[in-house]
Amino acid sequence: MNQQHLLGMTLTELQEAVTELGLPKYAARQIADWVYVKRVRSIDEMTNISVRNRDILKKKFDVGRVEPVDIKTSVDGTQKMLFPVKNGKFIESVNIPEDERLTICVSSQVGCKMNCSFCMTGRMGFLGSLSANEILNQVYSVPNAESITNLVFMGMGEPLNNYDNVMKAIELLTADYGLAWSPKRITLSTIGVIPNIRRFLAESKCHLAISLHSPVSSQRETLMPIEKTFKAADIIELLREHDWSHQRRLSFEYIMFDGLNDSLLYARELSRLLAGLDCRVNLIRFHKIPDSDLSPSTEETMVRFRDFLTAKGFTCTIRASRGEDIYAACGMLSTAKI
Ligand SMILES: C[S@@+](CC[C@H](N)C(=O)[O-])C[C@H]1O[C@@H](n2cnc3c(N)ncnc32)[C@H](O)[C@@H]1O
Ligand code: SF4
Repeated sequence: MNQQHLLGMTLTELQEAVTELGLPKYAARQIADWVYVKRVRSIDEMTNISVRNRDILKKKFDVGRVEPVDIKTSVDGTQKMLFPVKNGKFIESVNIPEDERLTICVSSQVGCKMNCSFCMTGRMGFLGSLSANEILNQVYSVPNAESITNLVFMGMGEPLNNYDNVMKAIELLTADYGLAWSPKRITLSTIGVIPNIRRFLAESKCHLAISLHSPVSSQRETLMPIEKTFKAADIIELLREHDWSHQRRLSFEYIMFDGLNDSLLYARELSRLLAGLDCRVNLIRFHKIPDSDLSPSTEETMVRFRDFLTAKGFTCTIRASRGEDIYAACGMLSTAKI
């Protein structure tokens, strides 16, 4: 029997479902409370719903929680989880503990069609988009799920190529009947799908990170084929039109490749491109992937690049690499066995 999953349904969808089953309308809020707030794994645990109504519910629905089938722990405490999803596929999520924070890095797709030359997930090709249930299950079923403080859409896939399901997951994380998180706990990272950036800015209040990686269009195109369709210059023009007050954060991700985009000429070009924008720049160490000519910049080069941008008035940080020993670092997720 193909049960539908309650985890991943909005309150409106739950209301429609209970009405269709002939249950009282208030049951929708009760179910949301059990699934999202009390975090139950089975309908039988919903004890304020009558046994008869639970049986009716069970004919069509289950909670839809799936446990990870593998968990790897890095020497630095980072954990990588392998989750089964539909059609026999797998995805990975990463838990990153840091001081008082526990950040979860979630996947939005199985593989990715964007084919960035430096990314392991891109190498897999596109194998499917995750449902809201599969996105949210990562948040609920990782170890220490109740201690998660922040969420980043920086796992496998391009979240703005799975817009509706990602936005539904965000609704459930932030709604009063869901986890009631502040949207400021969520950051979506994108390669820059312009029409959906526009929608995301209008329809959410979450932070936004743009994967830039080069200020020079011809070079960005060799690293990220998307530049042919959505140019960095056009993304930035769109971002300039947005009102970034209200503590919404805009950041740019910049992977530093040895001898490619890491000289001060690039730093100067980058500072010109972003001039006047209220944003942060995160410099990312390149995590080497197999069969790639690209190499990471030296620490010294990264520090020089950072100091140049800082002197130009940007908030610029070198992002610490986490979980590299278990292939859990940025861009290393591929579900390959290690
Ligand atoms: C895997 S992507 C997922 C989100 C979205 N698709 C994007 O590109 O922004 C998350 C971040 O990892 C970066 N990344 C990809 N491959 C990497 C690698 N080999 N080393 C370091 N960062 C990498 C991406 O550029 C991006 O900033
Ligand atoms: S970096 Fe992001 S957009 Fe590019 S292939 Fe990897 S997951 Fe896809």
